[in-house]
Amino acid sequence: MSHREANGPLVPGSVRKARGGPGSVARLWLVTYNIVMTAGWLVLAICMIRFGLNKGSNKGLYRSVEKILKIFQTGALLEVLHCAVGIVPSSVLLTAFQVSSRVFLVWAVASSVPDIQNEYSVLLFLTAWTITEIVRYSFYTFSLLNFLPYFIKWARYSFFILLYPLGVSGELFLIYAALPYVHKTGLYSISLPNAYNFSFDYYIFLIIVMLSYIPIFPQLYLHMLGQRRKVIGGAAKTKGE
Ligand SMILES: CCCCCCCCCCCCC/C=C/C(=O)SCCNC(=O)CCNC(=O)[C@H](O)C(C)(C)COP(=O)(O)OP(=O)(O)OC[C@H]1O[C@@H](n2cnc3c(N)ncnc32)[C@H](O)[C@@H]1OP(=O)(O)O
Repeated sequence: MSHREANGPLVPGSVRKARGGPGSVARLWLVTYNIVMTAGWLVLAICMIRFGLNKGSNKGLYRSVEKILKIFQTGALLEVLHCAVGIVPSSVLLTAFQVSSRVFLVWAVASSVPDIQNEYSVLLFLTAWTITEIVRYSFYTFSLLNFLPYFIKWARYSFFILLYPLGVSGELFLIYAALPYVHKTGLYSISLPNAYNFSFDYYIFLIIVMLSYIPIFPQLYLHMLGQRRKVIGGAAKTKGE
């Protein structure tokens, strides 16, 4: 039995078909979506490599890939929708944490605080994200086309062991590096008095976001370890016997 067939229960009223994955319209949409996303992250990888070869430094890297990063990382919000409408069986909550934390990092931290764009942590999370996404979206594409090279499957469920902690470290270092600028400029903060009698401290908010990685990241990592066991580990071998 393939891991796709070994899926959980049907999502009621969804377009997901019993044991066979998504229905044909949803499958067509997902194939298109995953191909576009693979291509986007591949282009980003090529831009990063070319930048490194030409400049030999990470200074200016973020600015040079910012537009394409924003497009394809923001496009990942559709994944939350895919789970919510039931065309993929992933958890809406875990996917929402994963995607929203990265969209937040791109728009509200990296792109909003020019002072930190040349930090090495940018290179760290960009590299981790890019490798992950090329493998992940090509894994989904090949799976949907029922032609999945074993290496892609293995890479999907193995690379994260190292890339997840690396990516998360890069993200946390970057938010930490943004704190002095946010404190100094009052970026996105609202202070009293004002007509709405409402205040918001973005500096404190960033600290709360950093702290929220402590309970949430282990859950994502453990989930991926569980998926690895199911697909290429002990559980998959037992089912195949
Ligand atoms: C203001 C907001 C602040 C919020 C603050 C919150 C704090 C958050 C802390 C955590 C931050 C994390 C930041 C992230 C960093 C990085 O990414 S670093 C780089 C390394 N990253 C990774 O390796 C990512 C690994 N994580 C994931 O892949 C996802 O997040 C996931 C949700 C954990 C994935 O889980 P899941 O979807 O369940 O796994 P899969 O095995 O891939 O899929 C399950 C089934 O669903 C099918 N499917 C999923 N998506 C698609 C798709 N697009 N197309 C087709 N099919 C799809 C998949 O094929 C599986 O189906 P079956 O084979 O039938 O089981």
